[in-house]
Amino acid sequence: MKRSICVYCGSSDGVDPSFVELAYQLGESIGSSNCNLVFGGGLRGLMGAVARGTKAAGGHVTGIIPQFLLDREQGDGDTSLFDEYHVVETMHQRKHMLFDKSDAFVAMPGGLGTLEEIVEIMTWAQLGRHQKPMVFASFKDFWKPMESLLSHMSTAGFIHSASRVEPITVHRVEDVVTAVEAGWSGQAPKQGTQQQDLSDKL
Ligand SMILES: Nc1ncnc2c1ncn2[C@@H]1O[C@H](COP(=O)(O)O)[C@@H](O)[C@H]1O
Repeated sequence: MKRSICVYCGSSDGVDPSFVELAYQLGESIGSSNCNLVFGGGLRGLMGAVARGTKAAGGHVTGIIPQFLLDREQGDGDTSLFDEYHVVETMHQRKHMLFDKSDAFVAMPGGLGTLEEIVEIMTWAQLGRHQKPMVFASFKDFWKPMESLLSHMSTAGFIHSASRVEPITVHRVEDVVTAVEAGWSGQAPKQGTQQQDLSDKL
């Protein structure tokens, strides 16, 4: 059975157009790999670009979006690119479904929503609730401040179970899927393949 990669990324384009292109390329790379894409179902910004890239490369796209965000994040975008599509009630349902349907998490450049989503996944790892690979796609060093912050918190002794919270950072789009697969095969430190349904545990 194919495994699924959840991509968190901006619902906006950002000011640097290369991020939209990189998002599309990441989608292509997922679509042409042996993996499915799971994402937040928005069709604007980098989110839409990842989904279109995955679909263009023949991949399987699952979108999960709360009803109240349909207008804001999909607009009149083409929902026919979804192979699997869920409209849920709340953000919490979306986040849990994204988690349950995914075997790894990738954070591309994005804003507060992206940040919140990947940090929550890291906190769940810290609490031992999953061992799914977590990858920062730090294109153009986008996530460098995050690396510094994590390092600062760790040095200050505030990251407990640090060994569980070791996201993999890559800088090139062609390295993202490879890093995820390395995590699955145990080649990346402290990453594994165990899956858990967290719905009743958090
Ligand atoms: N608090 C949030 N929790 C989870 N997801 C969120 C939250 N706020 C926004 N989001 C979603 O994240 C993506 C990307 O948002 P950006 O702010 O553009 O990075 C988007 O689908 C938001 O609905």
